[in-house]
Amino acid sequence: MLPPSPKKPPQNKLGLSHAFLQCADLILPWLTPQELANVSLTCKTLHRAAHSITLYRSLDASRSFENFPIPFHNTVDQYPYAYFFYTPSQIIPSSSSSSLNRQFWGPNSSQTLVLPDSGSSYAEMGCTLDSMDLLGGSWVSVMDESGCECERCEKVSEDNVIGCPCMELEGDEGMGIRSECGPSCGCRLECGNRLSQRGIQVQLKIVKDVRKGWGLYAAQWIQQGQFICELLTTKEARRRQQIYDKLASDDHFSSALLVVREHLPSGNACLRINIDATRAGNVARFINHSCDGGNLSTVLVRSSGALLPRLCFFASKDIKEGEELTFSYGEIRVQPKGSKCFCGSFSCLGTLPSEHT
Ligand SMILES: C[S@@+](CC[C@H](N)C(=O)[O-])C[C@H]1O[C@@H](n2cnc3c(N)ncnc32)[C@H](O)[C@@H]1O
Repeated sequence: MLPPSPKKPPQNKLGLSHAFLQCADLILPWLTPQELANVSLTCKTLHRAAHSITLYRSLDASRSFENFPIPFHNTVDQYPYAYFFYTPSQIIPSSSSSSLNRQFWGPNSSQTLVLPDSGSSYAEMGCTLDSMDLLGGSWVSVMDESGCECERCEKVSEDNVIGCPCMELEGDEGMGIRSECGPSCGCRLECGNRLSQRGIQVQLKIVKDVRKGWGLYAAQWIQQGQFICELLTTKEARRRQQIYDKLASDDHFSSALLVVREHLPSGNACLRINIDATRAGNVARFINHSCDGGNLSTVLVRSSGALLPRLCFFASKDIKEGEELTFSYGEIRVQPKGSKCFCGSFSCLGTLPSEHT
């Protein structure tokens, strides 16, 4: 009698396709739109999986990093979302980091993707703040462990906001800088003086316009003074510009680093504000320019214990649901070769401000 043959791994179609989907689960969320498109041409199963990832991405630009999903709406062309490296809060690269790596962009493990037409489903790896660590551990958060020395924040204002003694201290307002409490503040994140550190608190959406490209819109009524989002610092933008200058020799690469200058009341100095829309950022990268100043104001916020100040957007007036969020990129000196402005405001000068205007 022959000895029993060793157990074979399951060879049926169902088992193979399950393993196949598990592999797709792990790999597809890391792919760029172009790579996803290539993969989707290979077979029906991968076509459905890639389509599902594309749908998922168009539903939340923030990759689940923010408090609310920030969906894309595009009726203009065939690109359902903008692909970029999402940073939920300001990060600075350590000296060892020289480039931005891939970022996971798919559903997290608690969500299950239903593959269109197939009826089958699959769950994926989580997209959490740990994604930052997966980039090789070369990114550091701007906040350090020290902070203000408040022990307790128990002052409650008329509108029930928990106050902090720090709010009564004089900030650097004269310098155009607002001071906020830091991580060691006794009233933690609920502190009334940490408005810009709780992430985005208003519902937003990103809508494509045929002439201006993507733009950031209010998806709810926003009260004047509410925090919207934050930008990058000059140091980080300059470092990136150097990388982009090197890459510019490649015909297929174009950067979108925007520098905004804000003149301080003294008239002797100006603040330089940067939006790097090229590869990384948060939703601030979608804010378009308006010659009339728009409905957002920029404020440099210094949090106690933070290494660098952060550039934050606040609503400069009440904003209706569905209104585009805009601000002025800076002073415009009309140049014949300047990019055309399509802000549509009565005071439009026809040209976008730029580093050279
Ligand atoms: C910070 S990005 C804003 C998001 C951009 N629209 C996109 O699709 O990614 C700045 C770029 O948006 C475009 N833009 C912003 N405001 C504009 C305006 N008022 N008119 C025309 N283009 C504008 C310009 O191409 C500019 O370089």
